[in-house]
Amino acid sequence: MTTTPPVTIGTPLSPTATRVMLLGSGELGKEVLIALQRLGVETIAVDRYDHAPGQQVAHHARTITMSDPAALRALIEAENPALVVPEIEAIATPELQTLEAEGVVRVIPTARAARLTMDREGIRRLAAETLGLPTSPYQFCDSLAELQAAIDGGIGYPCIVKPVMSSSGKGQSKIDGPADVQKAWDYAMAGGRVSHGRVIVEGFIDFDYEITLLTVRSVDGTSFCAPIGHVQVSGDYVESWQPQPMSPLALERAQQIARAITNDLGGHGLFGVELFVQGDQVWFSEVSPRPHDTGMVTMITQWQNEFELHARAILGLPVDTSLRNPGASAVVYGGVDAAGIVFDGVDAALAEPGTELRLFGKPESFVKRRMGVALARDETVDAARDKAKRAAAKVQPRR
Ligand SMILES: Nc1ncnc2c1ncn2[C@@H]1O[C@H](COP(=O)(O)OP(=O)(O)OP(=O)(O)O)[C@@H](O)[C@H]1O
Ligand SMILES: NCC(=O)N[C@@H]1O[C@H](COP(=O)([O-])[O-])[C@@H](O)[C@H]1O
Ligand SMILES: [Mg+2]
Repeated sequence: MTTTPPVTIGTPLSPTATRVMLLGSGELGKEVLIALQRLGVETIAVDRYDHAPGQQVAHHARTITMSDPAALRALIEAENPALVVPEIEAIATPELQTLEAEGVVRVIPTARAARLTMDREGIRRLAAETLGLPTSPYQFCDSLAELQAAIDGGIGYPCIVKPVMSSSGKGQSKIDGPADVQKAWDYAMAGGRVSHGRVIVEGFIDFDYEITLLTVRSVDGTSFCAPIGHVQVSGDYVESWQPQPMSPLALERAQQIARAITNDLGGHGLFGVELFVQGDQVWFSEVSPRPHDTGMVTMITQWQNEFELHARAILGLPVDTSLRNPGASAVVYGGVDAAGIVFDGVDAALAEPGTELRLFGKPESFVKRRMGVALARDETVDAARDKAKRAAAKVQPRR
């Protein structure tokens, strides 16, 4: 039998401090940093640009090119954190693996999980080919000619093309027929987070609904949150709610898939397992070994939100994934390309009881950059969805 050592936490900014470094400090990292600080952890927020949301609330802010292995190693060696917590995919994850193997640092949940999920190929091949989980049909292609051949050779129309390294739908598009292929290839080449001439093409799954199953690996073993339903537009989430009703069989299958993939990835932390559902049939789509954007709804639905669950799990503390009440989230986009924008209508957005707002504080707005999220709780998911959308619509960003 293995025994876990008792968890001790020191005093921030003193020699006893428990220091945790976030690699990526956007809206999701910001909430993880707040949760860690509430537990007395000293935090270091790293991102690719200054004044990232999480950098505004952490003890220390560092700006580096996280995809540069030498820069990443130098920073980790200089700061010497107890834990390194990846928050974004575009990190030099092979270097994290080396640092972990050298015993320099512990990576959350594991450096291997960060590397496998950094690009779509690692995680898709693990899920479909090693673990045998149901997924859409797929192929990886390095050129327009290969893409066309993959479609003609069996993927067919409609299908979806995505850069292997991208998230939040960047560079993703649907191909309905031969006329769309060139456009989808060009869009993928322009849209990846790191330039990389490789794409995945996936057969289109005509699902009834899709969910994120937040799955926590902690000292308590594996626990699941209630399923989160969501709507995506152009591959980016615009609305989410919890709980999403599911048939008992579909829920059981979803949990089996989530358990299989997270067991293989290992370590401690919260995972966002993305699944497509049609009747009782469930397909694995992808997994984030970290809090998930659609999971922001848990800030208004759970006793411990996904960020608190991640913080607790990685520190070796017990977790409670139970639902408190139904709720929903709706995204606030920037609407304009400008730095230092202003938000009108915040008072109106918060006028209805049971609404909350998070404005992330990103220094620069783009038309389609996620700048905030409205949250709502109500008696039913439908009422909460309507309320969250009403609140989000009242927030008016302008230059
Ligand atoms: N094979 C598919 N069939 C049908 N819809 C799909 C398929 N692949 C992706 N989608 C739709 O596009 C959305 C985004 O896809 P995916 O999660 O792979 O992109 P992403 O860029 O990793 O997004 P994020 O970072 O927000 O999770 C999915 O949630 C789903 O709505
Ligand atoms: N789907 C992944 C996701 O939502 N990631 C979240 O978006 C931030 C980047 O936002 P940006 O592109 O606006 O800088 C990331 O740092 C993370 O918080
Ligand atoms: Mg996704």
